[in-house]
Amino acid sequence: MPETTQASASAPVADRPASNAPGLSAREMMAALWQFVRPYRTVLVGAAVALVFTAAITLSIGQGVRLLVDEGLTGDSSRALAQAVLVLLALAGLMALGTYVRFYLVSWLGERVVADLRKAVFDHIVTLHPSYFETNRSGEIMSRLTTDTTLLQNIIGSSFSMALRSALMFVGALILLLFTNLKLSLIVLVGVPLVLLPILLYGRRVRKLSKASQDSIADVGSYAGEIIQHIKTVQSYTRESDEKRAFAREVEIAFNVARRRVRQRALLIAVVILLMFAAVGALLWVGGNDMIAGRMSSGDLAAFVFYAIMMGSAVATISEVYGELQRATGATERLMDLLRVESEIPVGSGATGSAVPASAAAGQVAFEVVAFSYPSRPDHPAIRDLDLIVEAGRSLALVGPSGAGKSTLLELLQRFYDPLRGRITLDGVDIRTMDTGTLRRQMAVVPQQPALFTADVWYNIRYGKPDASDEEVIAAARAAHAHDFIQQLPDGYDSHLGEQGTRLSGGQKQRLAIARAILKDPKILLLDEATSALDAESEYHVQQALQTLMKGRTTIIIAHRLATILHADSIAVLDQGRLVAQGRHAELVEISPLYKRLAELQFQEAGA
Ligand SMILES: Nc1ncnc2c1ncn2[C@@H]1O[C@H](COP(=O)(O)OP(=O)(O)OP(=O)(O)O)[C@@H](O)[C@H]1O
Repeated sequence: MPETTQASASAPVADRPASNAPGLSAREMMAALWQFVRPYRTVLVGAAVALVFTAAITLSIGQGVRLLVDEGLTGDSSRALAQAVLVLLALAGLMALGTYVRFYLVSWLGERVVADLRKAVFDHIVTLHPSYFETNRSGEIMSRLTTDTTLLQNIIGSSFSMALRSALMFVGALILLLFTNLKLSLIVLVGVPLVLLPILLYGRRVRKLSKASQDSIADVGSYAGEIIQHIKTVQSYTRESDEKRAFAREVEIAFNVARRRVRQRALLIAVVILLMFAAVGALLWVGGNDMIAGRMSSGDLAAFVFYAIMMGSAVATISEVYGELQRATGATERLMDLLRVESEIPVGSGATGSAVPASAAAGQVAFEVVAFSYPSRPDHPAIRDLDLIVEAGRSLALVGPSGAGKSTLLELLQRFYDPLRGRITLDGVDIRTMDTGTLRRQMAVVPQQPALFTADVWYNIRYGKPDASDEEVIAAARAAHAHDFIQQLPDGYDSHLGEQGTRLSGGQKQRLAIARAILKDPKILLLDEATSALDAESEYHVQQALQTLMKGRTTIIIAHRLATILHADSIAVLDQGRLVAQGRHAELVEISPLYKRLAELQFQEAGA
């Protein structure tokens, strides 16, 4: 009985019923998986042929054993013995060949199907609307990609063929048994369920425990993951020993569950062995007496025992696989659920009534009576009936207290979400009628905390334009005032930035993000200024880089600095999702008390 060791993929999720109790029937699961197996039908047929072939050979080995015993061992010609041995060897050779083909094809199929499934799931995930990831933990999604698919790999790539082979063997062995000796067959037919009973009863308990054990191992993993991710916080609050203790608790829980499982399993194995041999003993007793009485040849008896053991193990395998199948239906269901989620905002190249040619956009952006709440907080309006126009090539600074909806406007403009009411237009065209690819290609974003990938500088700058030449990348880096510091990195542009660019300072990260945006050369620029003050020199460089970047583009900036605000063509003051005032700095100080207060508080430092 093979023990499955995959960590279970059942991390509980708060807002979604964990689907461990399979809602899919085995047949539905097969139907769902079939679409992934179908392209490899020929492999499947090849594997099936090899499977039937090896099963037949295995069954005929019983006859080989009979020949060997009757002709070779108890007969007295050594020629007959040699012949019998040769027949047995030939059968073994054929079986080895068949097993090679079957094992290779079936395992190949399992790996292939899972590879395709992983790709399909990933391809689907990257097109999903961002709010999906707010309600579904990334850890859960990852575990579907890895552990759930591995479970299926086991089913397709081994268990299923094992079950099929066992079923064939069972039927074959039973037929041969009945032909060999009816009386003994009856003993077997009574004995098999007897051996099976504890396997079925106990097996269920063992399986439950092994699932619990895998869950607790998954907990251990995610616990360690979180601590490692926040290692600096752990160390700066000197919580190492608390964390060690807490982790030890998790590990011990996992160990205890595992110990209970192992004990049950050990007991199960012992009982099964005992029953198996008791049954074989009974067979030998009854059959042996028949043999002594001359009613049966010794070869027949040997073959009989061979088939009986084969039948027993076939049944055991099937029951084991049955349990695995149940777990796999859960995994399949979770994966199919994930594949069925439809993106609320379709990303595609098939433009639907896209009216704006990618290159010709002038870049006028308008929000027309836009209202919006985040799907995870439907009762809390993030934007309320907001009207706002940014003329092509002009810049607009957004200011307002925290939570006013500034970032939300940028998200809406990029169509990560759709407004509940009103519309957003680009050059007069509702962005909902545009292909999201076309829309987003017009824009570049420089976020407060730029997203950098675990790769070198080339890769990170080129992210906005993958086909850019080295010269273009360097020119963009120069324009972003990043070239000098990049050259001082250990390997210049080839330097790796570490996970999320941890090897760079905040200002450096921003300048890389600016270089990326410059390289993309968009019509519309979306900036989220860093709130944390950069040192004077960094600040100077970033501002210079931004001036270069903003030239001739429609720019919307979430502004935290007076300098930026003074340079902007217009300033929009937001409060609780509403536009409360718009104008230039001097006017706003006069007409908007909120702006005046913000200017005094927020921009004081920068102004000073
Ligand atoms: N992903 C989200 N899910 C649910 N609510 C959100 C989400 N993001 C923001 N909000 C809420 O929407 C409102 C507007 O948030 P937004 O981030 O746009 O404000 P902001 O003006 O950019 O603030 P800050 O200056 O602090 O970044 C806030 O009340 C916030 O709590």
